[in-house]
Amino acid sequence: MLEFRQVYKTYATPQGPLAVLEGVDLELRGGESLALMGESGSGKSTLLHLAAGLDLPDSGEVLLADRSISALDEPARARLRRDTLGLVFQQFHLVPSLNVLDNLRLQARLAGRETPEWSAHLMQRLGLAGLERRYPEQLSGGQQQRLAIGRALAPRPALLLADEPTGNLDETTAGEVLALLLELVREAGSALLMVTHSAQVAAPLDRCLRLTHGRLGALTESGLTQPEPSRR
Ligand SMILES: Nc1ncnc2c1ncn2[C@@H]1O[C@H](COP(=O)(O)OP(=O)(O)OP(=O)(O)O)[C@@H](O)[C@H]1O
Repeated sequence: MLEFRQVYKTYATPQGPLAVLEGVDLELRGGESLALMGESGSGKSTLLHLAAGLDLPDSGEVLLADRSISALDEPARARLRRDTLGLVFQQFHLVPSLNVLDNLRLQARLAGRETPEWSAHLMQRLGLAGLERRYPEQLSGGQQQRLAIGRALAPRPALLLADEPTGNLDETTAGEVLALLLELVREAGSALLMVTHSAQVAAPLDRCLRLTHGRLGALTESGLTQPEPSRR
């Protein structure tokens, strides 16, 4: 579903080159869920951007749905994103001029994969039924994030990428939204790669990896990381 093979990424900064990813290997299979943890600035968002084909590695390979993103031009990467991915960020990025229902349907329509029954089910499960004609600004933060999750899952993407999806919400709301997200990801049959700072948020996912010094390692009970054992 998603594979990183010896991925390196360095940014040019006024202070000189900043090596962020230094040989990242990762394999995420269909339907699997993975939490990505790491200190602030360790490169989690960079990794997620590469996974989405929003940026390209300096060397190494990122394969999304068995296709190397570096081998595609930007329009082809955009099509691959549309056909494969759902994205949920800390900021909700809803379309202010579209009502709730049209926001929810947006991705699925663009991907040509709208299923009215699944959309209605999502509206119901996300507690948005009855709010179809409201606009995003007329929703609470928790409702807006639930809508953003519904929009990402409406096309039943093969992979959902989520960057701190509950980071903007209070603790109770965050817990509820996370539980819903995990249930609906399972129902949609999507794989999940989720960046989080919280071990509690990471706990229910299948695996948790930590990004340290540009490399990915498995989390041990001592909180230290060790290289992930080969899965082949
Ligand atoms: N476009 C860019 N140009 C230069 N430096 C960048 C760029 N994007 C990110 N960085 C730097 O790369 C490092 C990794 O950033 P990244 O956003 O991936 O970290 P993160 O682990 O997601 O951090 P956080 O948890 O704070 O969101 C940081 O030091 C950041 O300042």
